[in-house]
Amino acid sequence: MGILQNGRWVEQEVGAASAGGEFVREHSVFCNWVTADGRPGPTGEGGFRAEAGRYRLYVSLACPWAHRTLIFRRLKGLEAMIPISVVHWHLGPDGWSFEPGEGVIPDAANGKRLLRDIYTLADPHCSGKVTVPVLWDTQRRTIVSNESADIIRMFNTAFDALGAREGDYCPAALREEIDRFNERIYATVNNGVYRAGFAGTQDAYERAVRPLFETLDWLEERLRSSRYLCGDRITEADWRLFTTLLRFDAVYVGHFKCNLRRLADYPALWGYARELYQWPGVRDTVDFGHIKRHYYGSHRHLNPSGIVPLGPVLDFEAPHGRG
Ligand SMILES: N[C@@H](CCC(=O)N[C@@H](CS)C(=O)NCC(=O)O)C(=O)O
Repeated sequence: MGILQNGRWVEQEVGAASAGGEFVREHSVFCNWVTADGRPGPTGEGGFRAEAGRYRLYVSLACPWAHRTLIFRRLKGLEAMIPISVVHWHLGPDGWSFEPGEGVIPDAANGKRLLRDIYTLADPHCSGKVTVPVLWDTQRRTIVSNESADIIRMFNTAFDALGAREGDYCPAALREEIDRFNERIYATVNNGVYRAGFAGTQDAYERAVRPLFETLDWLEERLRSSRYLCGDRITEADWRLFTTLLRFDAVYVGHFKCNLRRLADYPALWGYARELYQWPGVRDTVDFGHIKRHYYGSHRHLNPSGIVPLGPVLDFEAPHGRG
């Protein structure tokens, strides 16, 4: 993989740790919002009104950040309004591509071979990482946003007047509580597994793994007495946690060395993860083939042979026993 510098592609190792052995995630570059009436959102500029068929979502089925956006697209019934492209699972020297492969959906909007071509189409002098997800505006021919946290909030409400499915996963009354969960879960779980996996020193690794499991222990406690994170109503905070839990035993325990405990060792968290997996429509957004082949095959500094383990055997369809 690599990075764009003033529109030029510079190769770089995947997950390269910066000074001190610590993996530091970069900020997203495009930060506009699709809104119901086209007025500006919390960041960026206006002019991105919600319209059926106007936007295209680029995702990787492997990526937990992109996965959130796919789940929200599905929960809100936006499939017909917002078509998708799916990149190949392998993140190689050219970054994400649309090389043919099982489950890959080519770039029908721009006919590009590489995701970075979409970034330079939006901004020929673009600098930064070329990440998924990307929300593309076919009208203005630019990227609205490449920040999953923002994209799911757009999907949550912006298309409601156009016939999106009912459901508010971030109600105003719970916003503060959701944000508090998100903050801790982002730092120690969603990004914590990457900080562990891409750590360049023993110390950086331990500084990621300990808080990760402290948070999982805390969540286990919470979910023993509460159906969802914020009580009896499922919210954005649950869906943001889910995409990391889903990948935990299949990838993060082995490949990223997050192995103090498995998800399967946490009865409440494991039942909760199965419940969310079995939520109407959600299992259709899950592709363990892409997930396992991406991580084990793309991070050759962590797994030089590229061999993808056959296990563990996981049954997300087993009754969850919650409720
Ligand atoms: N802040 C971004 C992060 C997205 C992200 O890091 N995606 C990874 C895949 S899991 C990616 O595309 N990485 C490519 C790269 O680092 O070059 C978001 O949540 O949308």
